[in-house]
Amino acid sequence: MSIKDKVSEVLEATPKGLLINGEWRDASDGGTFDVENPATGEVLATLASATEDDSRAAMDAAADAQESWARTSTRERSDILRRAFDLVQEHKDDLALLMTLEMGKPFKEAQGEVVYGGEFLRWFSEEAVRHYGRYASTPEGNLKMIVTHKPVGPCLLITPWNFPLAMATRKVAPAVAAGCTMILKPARLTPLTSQFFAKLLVEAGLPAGVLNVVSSASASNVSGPIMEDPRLRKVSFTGSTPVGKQLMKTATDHVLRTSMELGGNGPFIVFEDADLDKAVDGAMAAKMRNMGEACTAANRFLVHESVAEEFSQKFAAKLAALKPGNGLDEDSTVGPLVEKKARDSVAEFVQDALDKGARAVVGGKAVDGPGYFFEPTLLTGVTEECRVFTEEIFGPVAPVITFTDEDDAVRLANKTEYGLASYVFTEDISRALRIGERIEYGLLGLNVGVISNAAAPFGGVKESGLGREGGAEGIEEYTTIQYMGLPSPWA
Ligand SMILES: O=CCCC(=O)O
Repeated sequence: MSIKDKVSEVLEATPKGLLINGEWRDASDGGTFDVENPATGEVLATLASATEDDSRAAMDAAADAQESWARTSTRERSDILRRAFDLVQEHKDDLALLMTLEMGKPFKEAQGEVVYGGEFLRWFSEEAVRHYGRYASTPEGNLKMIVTHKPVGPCLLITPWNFPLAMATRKVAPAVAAGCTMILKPARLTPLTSQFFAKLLVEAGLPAGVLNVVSSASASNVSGPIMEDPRLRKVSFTGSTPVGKQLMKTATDHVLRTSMELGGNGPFIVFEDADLDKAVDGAMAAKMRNMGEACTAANRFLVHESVAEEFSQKFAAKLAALKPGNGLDEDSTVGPLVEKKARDSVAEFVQDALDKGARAVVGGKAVDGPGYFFEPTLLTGVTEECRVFTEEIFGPVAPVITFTDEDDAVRLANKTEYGLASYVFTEDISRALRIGERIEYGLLGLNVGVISNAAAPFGGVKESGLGREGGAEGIEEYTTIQYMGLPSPWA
């Protein structure tokens, strides 16, 4: 049976309502919105669209469930996460299919996201039971100190469209492990994966009210009333820097904890001593993963002037061999961009660079026909004045800029307000470590193009955000610390 034969069955099995206090229901005003396939423009499903009243109801459910959920044992939460991990494996192809349908990535790549995203469930099922406090004496010996970690409280989790499963599991799993209740707002363009994932969490035994899902055509219908509610204790957002800044301003009014995974402008630095074949493989992964629609994507290829020509030729040949097409077709290696606006924006970036003297060695334009496809593109002759140097492209476009020496490479890499992912290719370990110390990025791939992993702390510096997701650090974001002091029994 081909995966295409499963489309209607999986869409049928995906809940279309709002999950509030353990029940799937319609929006209070009966409103709906359509989810489209970016490869074909077809409507995939029609979902309930949460209103402000629905959002308040979700907030009530999360607030009411918080105290009893916080009292559950960590083993119980760990077991729920582990069952959810197993269910995600069982439904691997269903989740991958939904992602391919709603955001376009090739099916094989979507299966890879299920593996990556599922690991957050397994990782935090393991972290849940090993999150210790401490019992110690004050230096004077008069008091004993008990330091405990408590759940921060109800959280609003706002996820993006580019990794519909992994960005949800990366937030939901640590929140469950820590004992927080949640309101999940999936991206308007890609709610189906989250709706299906929520169904699996309910099946795994998550009690009513712990996870509430409010898909909506209107982001403000959800964030407005919830962010104003004094019972909310935290907001975690993955998305653009301007939206993140806006949420942070609102969060200030209630002194909310925030985790912000925002934009990037990743440099991919290739030194003259790099293994160029390895660097090209790394470049393909860092640029073309998710069609370039990743905050970790390499945005600027900074290449030493002595190897720029050879690197560009090899990289261009690999890009030219890719095949854009519907992600459900087995031979497609690049999916469409998520919507027309996204494709138009990529086209504008390329035009701006061409107008400023760059050359498209391969690609350079939208693909004719249905769907929002853009040709994998390599630009040379790019300068610091081009928008592709200063802004996040979020598409399959690789601008190459040359540098003269190590200082120049560091200067170019740091010349941005962002600081999320970066990549360095060199065979000189001392140089790699020197660059690591000098560049202002939260993530650095040394001779590798993808480093995201559930066990690693993911996050940026500067305007790329605050906080870390994943790793041992990920659970801390959902806890607060309480210190209890008591007289020492020896005093
Ligand atoms: O786009 C943001 C997330 C990318 C990743 O987790 O590797």
